[in-house]
Amino acid sequence: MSTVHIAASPDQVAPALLMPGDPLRARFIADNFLTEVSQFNQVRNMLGYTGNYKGQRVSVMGSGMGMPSMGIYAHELFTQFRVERIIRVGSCGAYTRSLQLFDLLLADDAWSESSFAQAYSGAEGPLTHPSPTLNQAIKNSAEQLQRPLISGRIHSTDVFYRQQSEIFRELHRRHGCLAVEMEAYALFHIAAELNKEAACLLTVSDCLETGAAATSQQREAAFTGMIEVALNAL
Ligand SMILES: O=P(O)(O)O[C@H]1O[C@H](CO)[C@@H](O)[C@H]1O
Ligand SMILES: O=c1cc[nH]c(=O)[nH]1
Repeated sequence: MSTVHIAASPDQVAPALLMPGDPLRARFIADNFLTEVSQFNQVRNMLGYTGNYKGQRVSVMGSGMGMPSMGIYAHELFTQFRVERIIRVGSCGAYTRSLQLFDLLLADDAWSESSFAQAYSGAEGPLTHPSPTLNQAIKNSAEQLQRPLISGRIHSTDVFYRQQSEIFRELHRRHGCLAVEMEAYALFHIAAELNKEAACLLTVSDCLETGAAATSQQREAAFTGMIEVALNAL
């Protein structure tokens, strides 16, 4: 049955789903990687598609930016649409010079100052964790496709623009965060609470130490390495 945010029936959505923040990246994935594609959502332009990848039925849908938006879609997909596995395919800002533009980073866990987990289910603590099974599948996929993959802790933040622009160095030093994005902490928590699986694979789009940055067009359509690794893992 449709929800107020997703106008589809459960059988239009596959149990395995890729989730970029950007709905236009979702459309790019559907247009360029899937066959026999049908669109299942356009509410609020949060585009969602189902198609085939190498004979496997898979869906792709945008999450929007930030944990409140991710929280709505992940919760509805897991509870109303029988989705079992979500791999977030996002962009991130590197906190360390050891990560370069377009490097692939797999989240081992997500550290956050967010109150999302507390508000969602009363959980305390700054860390949430992905599915170990899904993370292993992503590592195997990257190895099979010969794509270098770094794994480590990420920072999931509620705040893209900060007055204290240098604080990332402290977050790296004190908490071991390699890069920042804005949704994984909530996704991991929701999946764990609902006995579902989630992972987060990222492409470096910004290097905070050097100021290097991908263009908005590259963020929409140049993350093909990450997309292949994630689709192959599902
Ligand atoms: O590129 P996406 O997947 O949207 O991810 C990152 O980019 C957005 C900020 O520009 C936030 O959503 C952040 O998590
Ligand atoms: O959240 C994000 C995503 C990409 N780049 C950043 O600097 N922050």
